[in-house]
Amino acid sequence: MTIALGCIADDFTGATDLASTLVKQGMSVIQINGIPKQPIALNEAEAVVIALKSRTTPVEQAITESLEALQWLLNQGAMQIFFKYCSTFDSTDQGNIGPVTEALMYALEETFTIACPAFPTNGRTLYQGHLFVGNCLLSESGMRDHPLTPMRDANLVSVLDRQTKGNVGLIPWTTVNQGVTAIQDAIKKLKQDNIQHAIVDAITDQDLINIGHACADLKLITGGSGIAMGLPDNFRRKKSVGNSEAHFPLNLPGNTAVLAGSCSLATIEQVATARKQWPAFPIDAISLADNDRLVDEILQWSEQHVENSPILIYSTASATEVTHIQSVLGRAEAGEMVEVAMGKIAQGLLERGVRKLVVAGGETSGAVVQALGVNAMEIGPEIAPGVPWCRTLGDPNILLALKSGNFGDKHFFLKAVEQLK
Ligand SMILES: Nc1ncnc2c1ncn2[C@@H]1O[C@H](COP(=O)(O)OP(=O)(O)O)[C@@H](O)[C@H]1O
Ligand SMILES: O=C(O)[C@@H](O)C(=O)COP(=O)(O)O
Repeated sequence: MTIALGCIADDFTGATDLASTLVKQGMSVIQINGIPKQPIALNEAEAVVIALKSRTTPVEQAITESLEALQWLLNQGAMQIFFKYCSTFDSTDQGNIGPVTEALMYALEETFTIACPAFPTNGRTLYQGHLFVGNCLLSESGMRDHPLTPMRDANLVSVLDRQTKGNVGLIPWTTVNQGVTAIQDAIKKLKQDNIQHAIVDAITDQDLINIGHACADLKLITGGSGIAMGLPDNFRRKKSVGNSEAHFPLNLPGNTAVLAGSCSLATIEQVATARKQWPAFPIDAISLADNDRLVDEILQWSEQHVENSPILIYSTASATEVTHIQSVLGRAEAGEMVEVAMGKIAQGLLERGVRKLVVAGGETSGAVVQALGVNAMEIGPEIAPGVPWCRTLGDPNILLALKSGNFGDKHFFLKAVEQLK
């Protein structure tokens, strides 16, 4: 059995977001964390999403890992490749979206691809190449203060142009709105004009479905999870996928914990809501640097509470606090230190009987999933758009919800735990 769609996600929350979108459209999907070192039972999966932690790694490393993932997916028979990045186009001027896209195109001998991060259900829309988050431009949204990838330019044609060797064009909404054939004609025209990358406007789910249908014959598609909505139909037309429904019970015995390492606005609100309900431990990043016993102290604290209630452990802090912490510790160093601590805390929590874990933040989720050695997962019911419960395949046997920093309303953590009842 070969797979139809092969996906490479540049972070772990993004991977579950994409996998959940494909599952909702009737594809059977397995998420694999990292490039598999041993054979993995794909259980008739029609799509595989390989989760990498390549959004903020050095460009060369992101390219190498993405190409390894590509080769693995092609070896499984993937007919089309999807490169998933953030719906807020999280990247720096050096990359990694542009360089990884170009490396994948080169390896696939493809001369053209699209870039469309739009995700209207979560408020990300694209018009005239400009990305909006809710009612503001990306550059005026909370993303301008992201700890690792501050986004200060909403014009994605310019952003991608700074990251690529090839030429970047636009398929404007006036074209997208005319439907599949108009989008296909625009792609033909851009190719004739020696354009290699097209930012594609999208405002509604119907736009995304039409774009997905128009791209059935591209070897590589890049974007957010929204653009994947139209892809399962393409394969269904070719009779290479069926109609699956993903369901598994959320009744695993064991304790429940939430780890928040995201400093995004949605997570800040979610932490503020949950800490009123549950025992909560705030991690002070500067103390973490000074006190090598802090992780043990947090785990001792968890032992006093975790049998009786869900617990919350968070490093979430405001933009002002993060700026101060980074001025003391360094941007990358602070991020890395908190991620390593979150990984160790997750390991300690599992040793203390936690079997249901919510993690907030893409980099944080990557650090936690890698520390726990979770190789693969299947996708279950959605808690909020883009955030499903997942069940691990193999050891450790746990339920995981990996929440993108900016997804979910302020009750998200409470809702996630409520679903377990
Ligand atoms: N208090 C803090 N100060 C500085 N950096 C932090 C703090 N808390 C978390 N971080 C780091 O910020 C980054 C947040 O990224 P991520 O987990 O991807 O969240 P998001 O999904 O919101 O982007 C991580 O590298 C994390 O370790
Ligand atoms: O597309 C999205 O917004 C998410 O799927 C995603 O990639 C989340 O990344 P983080 O905000 O870093 O969790």
